[in-house]
Amino acid sequence: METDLRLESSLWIGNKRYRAVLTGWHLKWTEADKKNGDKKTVSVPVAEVVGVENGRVEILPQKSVEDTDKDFTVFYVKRSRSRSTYGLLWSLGRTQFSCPSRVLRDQWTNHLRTALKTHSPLRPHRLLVFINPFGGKKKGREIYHSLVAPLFELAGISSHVIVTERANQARDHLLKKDLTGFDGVVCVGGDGMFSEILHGLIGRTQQEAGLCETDPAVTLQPCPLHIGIIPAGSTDCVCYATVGVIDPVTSALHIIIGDSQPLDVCSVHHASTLVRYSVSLVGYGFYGDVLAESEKHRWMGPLRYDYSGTVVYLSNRSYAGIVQYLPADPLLSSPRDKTRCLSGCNVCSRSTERLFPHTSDSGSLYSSHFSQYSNDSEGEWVSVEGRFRCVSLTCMSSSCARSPLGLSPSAHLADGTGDLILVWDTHPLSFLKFLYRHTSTQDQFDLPFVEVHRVKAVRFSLPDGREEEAHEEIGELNCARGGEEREYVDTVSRNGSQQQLAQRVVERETKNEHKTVAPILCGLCCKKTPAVSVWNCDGEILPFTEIFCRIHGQLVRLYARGIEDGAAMQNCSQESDKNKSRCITYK
Ligand SMILES: Nc1ncnc2c1ncn2[C@@H]1O[C@H](COP(=O)(O)OP(=O)(O)OP(=O)(O)O)[C@@H](O)[C@H]1O
Ligand SMILES: CCCCCCCCCCCCC/C=C/[C@@H](O)[C@H](CO)NC(=O)CCCCC
Ligand SMILES: [Ca+2]
Repeated sequence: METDLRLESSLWIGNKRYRAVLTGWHLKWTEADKKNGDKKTVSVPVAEVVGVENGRVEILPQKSVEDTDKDFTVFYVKRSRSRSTYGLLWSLGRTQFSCPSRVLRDQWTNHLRTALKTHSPLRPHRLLVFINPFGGKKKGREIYHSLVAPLFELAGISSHVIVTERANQARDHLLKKDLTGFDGVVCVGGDGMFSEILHGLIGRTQQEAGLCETDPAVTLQPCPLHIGIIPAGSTDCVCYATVGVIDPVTSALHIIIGDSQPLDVCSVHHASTLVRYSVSLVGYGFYGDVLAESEKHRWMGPLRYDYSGTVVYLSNRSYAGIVQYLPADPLLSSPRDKTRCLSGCNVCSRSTERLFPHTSDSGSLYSSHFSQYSNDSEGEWVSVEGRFRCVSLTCMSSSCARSPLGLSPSAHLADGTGDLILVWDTHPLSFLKFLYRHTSTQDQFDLPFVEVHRVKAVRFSLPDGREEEAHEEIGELNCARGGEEREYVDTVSRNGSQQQLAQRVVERETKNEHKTVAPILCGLCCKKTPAVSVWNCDGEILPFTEIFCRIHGQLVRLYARGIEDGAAMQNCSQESDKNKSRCITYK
């Protein structure tokens, strides 16, 4: 294969002559008429070639084609460091080559196109794209049409675009409509939009596999379609934590070259029902209160979180609760080990082998049936009780612009575990110190009132009598809450008789939970400290206080590769040819 694709010849770029070589893995060109010491080689991995066009072609800012018969243009991924974040920004590199003859030009373009097909098996051909026109700064449509669509077209990707007209349209489409022929689903929006895609795809996959999502003990089937995220929301935490930068072009290029990043997913249950899935934050106390407060100020756009954060901080709350957790194997990794989950992470790779022992590569992952839970011996549950400022569970670092290292800087994207962060009640200034450390590189866990545990499952319950107390408050406050509960009922009532039973349970429970959710929403304005907070689940308020969470290792795959370490990329010259495909040219 490698030898069949090899091609070597002299080519011109402008008026300079280059020696160009295409091996199986790389396209390289070196200035020919320079002394050996001055010769610079540009090396582009075939896996990072975006497209090859005949003639002299430009794409951005506008497409222009000069159809000459001895020229061809190669488009590829070019890297640069981001000034404000840890990841690398990708942009579209372009080089126009001239050949001595048309025959040689055709040979180059044919060889390059064949190499692309051979070395990039996961490149999408057809994508389903959902655009939320109201996410973040309401620029979703513009971002897609001006920055992303021209790149997809260049890469030969055909896309079916749906601009949503209501919340949950994307989720419902994925649950019910024909998805034949699509390689992946792209969302243009924020974390809320991603969450819709997540729920739609996980739900659809379990429906087709005949699995019951409501049972926390069931081993769920991983989703066969990849998810691409074009960031256009307020927090864009999932994009930030999996790519390292918030940049639509970088994300579009990851989609085009078919990068594949597995992601852990946490299922949240109440009684015998599935409530929601989460990849980022399941948070009670401070983060729940901030979300509840921020919903009142949606008109402020992304700033609503800063405003609400201040209001909630000043309200100085803590909440009683019982937290039970199932620790993960401490020999595999620790949330305090000061490592970071970066592109090609060893901890995550070893987890793939542990979670899917019968598959040798990710391509055949979905055809196997496996049981990740039964491989693990369950271990001993630990229980703690007291008053907490916040209780947070995150499957990944949850880094974002507000917190560049995230809620748990050493958490892994795909290790089958989550990090449970317990912040015990403390002095307001100490809590401020904890929050402030999220914005710097200072260790937020190195404080006496903070604990962090790497876990496989968590249960949260209220101390005896606390729920009744909360119910009484509702009578006094007489606050009403809108009819959002139906949403959750819809989520769990999709198929089968078992789920209809679940629906009845949810309907009954939501009537009661009404009483526990409402006080916190109203408490902020009535200035009465409520007995309970609400759960923030990836930016959605949950209608239950007592929940059970379980982490499902690598349940979905994103078109991403984890955060690239800028410093390490510069030391790639010593790498073997195969590994070099992961580290390349940037100027
Ligand atoms: N056409 C629509 N009209 C109203 N709401 C929509 C529409 N399409 C999607 N939504 C909902 O809007 C919510 C917020 O969208 P999105 O996540 O894109 O932006 P955001 O909230 O600004 O960003 P982030 O979630 O990153 O904070 C999502 O929960 C989604 O369900
Ligand atoms: C004195 C300085 C204090 C600064 C405090 C900074 C603390 C920042 C921690 C950042 C945590 C982000 C967690 C991610 C949550 C997302 O899944 C979710 C959906 O987008 N966002 C929110 O709920 C939005 C809620 C964001 C809460 C801040
Ligand atoms: Ca994880």
